[in-house]
Amino acid sequence: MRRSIATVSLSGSLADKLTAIGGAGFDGVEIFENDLLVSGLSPEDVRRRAADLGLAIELYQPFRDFEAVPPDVLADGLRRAEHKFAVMERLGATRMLVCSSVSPAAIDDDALAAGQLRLLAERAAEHGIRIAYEALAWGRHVSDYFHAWKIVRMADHPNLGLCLDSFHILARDVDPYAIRTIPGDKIFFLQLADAPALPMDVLHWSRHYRCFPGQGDLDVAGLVAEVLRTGYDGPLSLEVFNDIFRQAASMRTAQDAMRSLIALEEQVGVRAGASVTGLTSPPPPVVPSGFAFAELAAPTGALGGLLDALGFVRVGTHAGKPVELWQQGTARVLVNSGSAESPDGPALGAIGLESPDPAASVKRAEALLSPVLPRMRGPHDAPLDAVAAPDGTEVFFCRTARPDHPSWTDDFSENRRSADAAAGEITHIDHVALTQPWHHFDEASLFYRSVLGLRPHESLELPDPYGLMRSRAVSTEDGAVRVALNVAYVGAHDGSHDLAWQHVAFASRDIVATARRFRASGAEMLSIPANYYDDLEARYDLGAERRRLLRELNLLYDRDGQGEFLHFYTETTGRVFLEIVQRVGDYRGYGAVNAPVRLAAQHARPRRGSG
Ligand SMILES: O=C(O)c1ccc(O)c(O)c1
Ligand SMILES: [Mg+2]
Repeated sequence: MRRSIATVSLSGSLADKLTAIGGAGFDGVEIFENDLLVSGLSPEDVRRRAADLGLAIELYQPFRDFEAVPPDVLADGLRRAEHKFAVMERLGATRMLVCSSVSPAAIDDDALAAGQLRLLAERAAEHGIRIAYEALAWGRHVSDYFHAWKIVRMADHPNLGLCLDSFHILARDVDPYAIRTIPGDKIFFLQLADAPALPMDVLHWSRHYRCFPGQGDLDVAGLVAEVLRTGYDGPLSLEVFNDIFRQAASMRTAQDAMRSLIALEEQVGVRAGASVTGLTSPPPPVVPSGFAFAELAAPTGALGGLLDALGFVRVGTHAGKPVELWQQGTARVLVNSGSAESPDGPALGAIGLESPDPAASVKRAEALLSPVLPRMRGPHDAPLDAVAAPDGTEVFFCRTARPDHPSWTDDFSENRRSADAAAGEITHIDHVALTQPWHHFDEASLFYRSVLGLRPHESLELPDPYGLMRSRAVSTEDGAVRVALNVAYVGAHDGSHDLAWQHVAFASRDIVATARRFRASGAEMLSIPANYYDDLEARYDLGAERRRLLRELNLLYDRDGQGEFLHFYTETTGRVFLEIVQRVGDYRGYGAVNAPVRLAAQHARPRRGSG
């Protein structure tokens, strides 16, 4: 399929946008009129640049408020159209988008709309231009594709067809099923956007919150499958209005857009089956089966006390690098004192995921445009297959201590028998939480969904003392790999309240024992205010003894239909803190209800290790 994107989706000048779009490997572009109007480039310049970048100008848009008007208003519409046709001829564009009218002057009369659109199509035909009529979800009289199709059919002109836009259809919950009744050659253009489920006015939702397919909650793949079954052979074109994308670096957004289209085509292939050909099919996702390790960049000794207090054992030292391996159960922590130290102190630099096939995991990531990391290793080291996540976190694909594959652990000389690491209550890494830069949150969620095949959970908004935090978890179906993505809302903090923290959560089979051991060794946990425990009494009837224990050990508590969740936090060192959790029964969450208490307690404490 040809791939295209609207210039409105990216930040910067028209020249910047074209460069980014060409650089990301798109075949075509929709020129948004406003981008041209404010540009110093003439239409001829734009035409030349696009050609140099290998981009076809697929569409010129939008032309507004044309149809179903009184005769004097119609005359003005036709005059405006002639002017646009002239610009399009200079651009070398042959398709113009007309959106359904939002004007109070428009009359609710389909025959009138059809007659006037026919007139417009006749004029367009004289310039070799075709008109793609799009129902805006908030159009005054025409707001769904089937109504637009009725009018296009009535108008019956070869230069008039439809533009379908996934947002306008799916945001209003209009069933895309009936698309199959439209002949493919009457669908002149297909625009694609996803959006997070947000209960708000559809115009506001569309203009500010659209995102790339796979980043939101709409079934864009199902809609595209319907459209391709009609025989539609035009481009798949992304049209995303998003306040954040319009501020982020255009090159990166264009790459993210391309990743979204590759993942989308794959999904459409699955949905449409053999009836549709010409779709990309990247190597299938290799779903990870657990965490192999978390790597913390920290000076030697900075974290030893903390890990020791939790019952971790230093089991090995890397043969060629200043890296210590700490272990308890199958929870492994690498403490790397060799990586360039971050100015903020200790930080989570990498995660290792257990993969059934590390080389295949990398191939998948590469096909979805993730940067593969160079293998900086000695001649005898185990292979390191790793890619960079959007926030720079390195993601390693491992097979730990399996007979069929060299293990990264072989690079560590043994300090202590790893059997010693089985003595404590901690069994494995439960999840990692990664705070994302605000302008890369959607990109990150698409990365974890598409590259690693993780399933997204619902988006949450959590109150922080200085604003709201958005949080979304992604996980494997069985919960063996869980990643919580957090982001501070734009403007939520002024730099002195740095929220760019990461944390690693370990699962304990007996959190009370872990907490007692931690305390006994003189380490300090995050202190939770008494008010929390008073309120907990109101929420749950836990019994006096249990309440006393929670209070004494600074344990937080949550419960869902499937089970219970107990957790506590260490103090923050640099950019990281640790969490200990115990899941009782089949509890699926992350204790999000307790996040406000945790965030407030963290803000109230000075942090160690960051000056
Ligand atoms: O928000 C708008 O006005 C608008 C314009 C053109 C489109 O294709 C669209 O989907 C929305
Ligand atoms: Mg549109």
